[in-house]
Amino acid sequence: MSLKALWARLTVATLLPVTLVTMTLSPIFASHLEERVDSARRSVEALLASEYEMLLQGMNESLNQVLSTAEFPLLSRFLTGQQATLSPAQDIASQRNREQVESLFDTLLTHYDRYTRLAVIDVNGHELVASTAVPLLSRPPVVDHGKTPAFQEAMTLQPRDLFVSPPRLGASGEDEELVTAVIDISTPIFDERGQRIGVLLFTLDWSRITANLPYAQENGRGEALLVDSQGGWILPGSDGQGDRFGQPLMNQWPTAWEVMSTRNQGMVTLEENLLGFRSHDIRTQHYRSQAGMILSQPETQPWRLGILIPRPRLVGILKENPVQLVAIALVYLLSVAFGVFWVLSNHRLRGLRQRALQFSREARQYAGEVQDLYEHAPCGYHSLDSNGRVVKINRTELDWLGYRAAEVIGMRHYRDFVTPETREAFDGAFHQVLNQGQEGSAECELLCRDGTRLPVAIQATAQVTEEGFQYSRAMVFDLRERKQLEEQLVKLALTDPLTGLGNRRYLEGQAAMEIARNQRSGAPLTLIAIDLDHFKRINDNYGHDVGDLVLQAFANTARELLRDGDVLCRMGGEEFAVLLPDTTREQAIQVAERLREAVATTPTKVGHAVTADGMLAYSASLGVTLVSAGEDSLKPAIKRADQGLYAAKEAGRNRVHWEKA
Ligand SMILES: Nc1nc2c(ncn2[C@@H]2O[C@H](COP(=O)(O)OP(=O)(O)OP(=O)(O)O)[C@@H](O)[C@H]2O)c(=O)[nH]1
Repeated sequence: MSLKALWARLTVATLLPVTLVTMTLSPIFASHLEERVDSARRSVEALLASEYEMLLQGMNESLNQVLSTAEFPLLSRFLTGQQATLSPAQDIASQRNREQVESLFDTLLTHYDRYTRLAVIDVNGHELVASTAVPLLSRPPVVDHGKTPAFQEAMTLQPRDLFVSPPRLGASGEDEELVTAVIDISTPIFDERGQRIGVLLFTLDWSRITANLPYAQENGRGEALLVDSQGGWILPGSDGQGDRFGQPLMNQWPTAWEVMSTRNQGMVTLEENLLGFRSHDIRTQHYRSQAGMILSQPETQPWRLGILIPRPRLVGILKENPVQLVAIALVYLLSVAFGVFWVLSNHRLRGLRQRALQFSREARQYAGEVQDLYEHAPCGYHSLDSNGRVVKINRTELDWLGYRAAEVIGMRHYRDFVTPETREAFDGAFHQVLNQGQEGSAECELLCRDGTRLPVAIQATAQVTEEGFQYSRAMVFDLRERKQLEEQLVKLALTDPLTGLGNRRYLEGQAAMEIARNQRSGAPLTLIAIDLDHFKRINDNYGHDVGDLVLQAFANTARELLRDGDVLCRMGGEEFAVLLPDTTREQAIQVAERLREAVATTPTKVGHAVTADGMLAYSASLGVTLVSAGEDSLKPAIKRADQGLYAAKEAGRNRVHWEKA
């Protein structure tokens, strides 16, 4: 498998477990997330309810305080006193009333700690008494309320009716930059006869009422929203300052405002947050206050109160629980590790399998080659069981024998193919292999189907296991060529190359047999020694080649003259010998004489270049003797024949001499 394929598998082995684990875990995650979202919704609802309650309660308390203050007889007395032309005594009383009003206001400011300014205004809009919660404002107090909505609206109201202004930013300290959001609450003041005599104006520090709203958030992660009907922030910042005050909600939470502007209440899932909201109309939602009618500027109502908390997300949930996160990471890691391990081990297995396949292919090929070699080897192969029955035999040997495998394997004993003459050698070798587990070898002759005999050398070994002899395995070598070669060598070693006659060694071999036969039978055995006369002269006069021709001519002459069974051989040089079995002295002398005569009368054809008539006459001297019955070797006879020969030479050559034993 290529590296590219391995990488592809590794990628799948990584992605697949991750997908499977994700598919398994995602319903769990989803249900967990759903639970958290539900819980978050419930939190939003609860927070919204509590914040709404807080806002309502704070406002109602303030409204009630304004109403109850407006009904104080002191205020009525004070305002009435202000309208009349006063006597000095009345002036003192009026001054006392003013002081009491101021004292009342101070007490209210201190006790409730939620108002920045309390003022009493006469019907002309002139401010008669005013108290502030913080050190005196640097800006001069409004003394002419003739054109302010708080005054104008209050002047139109009936007893127990109220005007509530929208929250606005107002200076709250010496530093003009330090501002706070405030609400003006005003109500008309009537005297005992029901005459409208003035207006009571409470400037409510709005941040005191809303102070708890931003904190009523879940784990500090959420956020409270309070906007007017135009979507402008009317919630002061947590430090009481109006950092976002008046800014459009649209700027920060465009999607939130989109939903809030169209519905009175609801719960929506935004991209990042959960938003719960409801509207709050100060003009109508004051059911627990003592107020009658409440007026406000219509374009600012109703307010919308909202709670925004981050939408629960899976990552957040997991981060909350590191143990769970680690466990999930471990599951992913283990599944990927398993996948990778599986691919790698599979990859290794594949490699091993491919190598095994390759080995098995090579082994099959090798086995085929071995089988081919076995079948067509230049030698025969066979295996025999302990009974000598053929269990396996190769094609070469079958071809030699001329049989088919089916006719031999399991059907024939190998011994049957061995000729009776060589069966003993075969049996000996087989016995050695079978009983002693050794190597055994024998030279035998096999009897082939066509009747021919095949000389072979058999080398066998035993296949032995713990259970003993299994079978013998033998190699069979064809000895035909070797035998022929040996025969040729023997023949060459015993033959004279020039004349084709046997040589001295050949004579000795033949003589040994004849002597033995002679000794057994008692038949006479004679020997003739022959030496060509003056052969040196022939050589010297006509050359060596002519000498050779003469030697060959002699051999032919003698061969023709002698009978079968006579052993003619060249002893060396121009010396020859004839061994005559079953030949008496007389017969031998006769043969020698005939031979001498034949030589003398049969000149050798040497060609006209050598002699005038092309012929060359020559003669031979012969010594004849008897091989005595007591002689084991031919040597004494040869010696005697030679002596006879010398005698013939001495006597003048071309003659026969008998040498007695
Ligand atoms: N051409 C030829 N000459 C040979 C061969 N073998 C031996 N001779 C020669 O035969 C001759 C034998 O000579 P000698 O032993 O002196 O005898 P001879 O000349 O025959 O004389 P006598 O035997 O006394 O009659 C030598 O000259 C040898 O060289 C052979 O194979 N071919």
